Amino acid sequence: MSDQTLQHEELRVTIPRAEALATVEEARAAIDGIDAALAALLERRAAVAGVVQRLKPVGGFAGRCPDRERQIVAAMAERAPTLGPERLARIMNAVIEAGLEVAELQRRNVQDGHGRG
Ligand SMILES: C=C(O[C@@H]1C=C(C(=O)O)C=C[C@H]1O)C(=O)O
Repeated sequence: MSDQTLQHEELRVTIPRAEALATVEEARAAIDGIDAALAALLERRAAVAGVVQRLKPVGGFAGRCPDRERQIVAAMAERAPTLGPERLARIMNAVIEAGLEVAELQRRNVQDGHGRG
């Protein structure tokens, strides 16, 4: 197995087109599948954002970077034009703040000596 394969995971997800769904049950099943993928992505995103917090000179809420956050939203708006930048900004603000909270909690736990074997 290559290093690339060992150090990366692939997420494959089937996303039915909305037009293909005819019943509430079908649509809810599709939502459940999409949410399962979203949860996995959000969990991994928080972990990766936590790496940035540890590497930046000032991490956590104190090191928040509005320019970078605007870039993220602008890039996402190109892929999600129906949601648009204003709604995506609200969604991503919640996602980013959740990640920062987790990173701060983990930093405090490390400082307090929790989580050491
Ligand atoms: C991850 C970073 O730190 C913060 C969190 C961000 C994120 O979760 O994407 C983006 C910008 C910063 O406010 C970063 O600076 O890149």
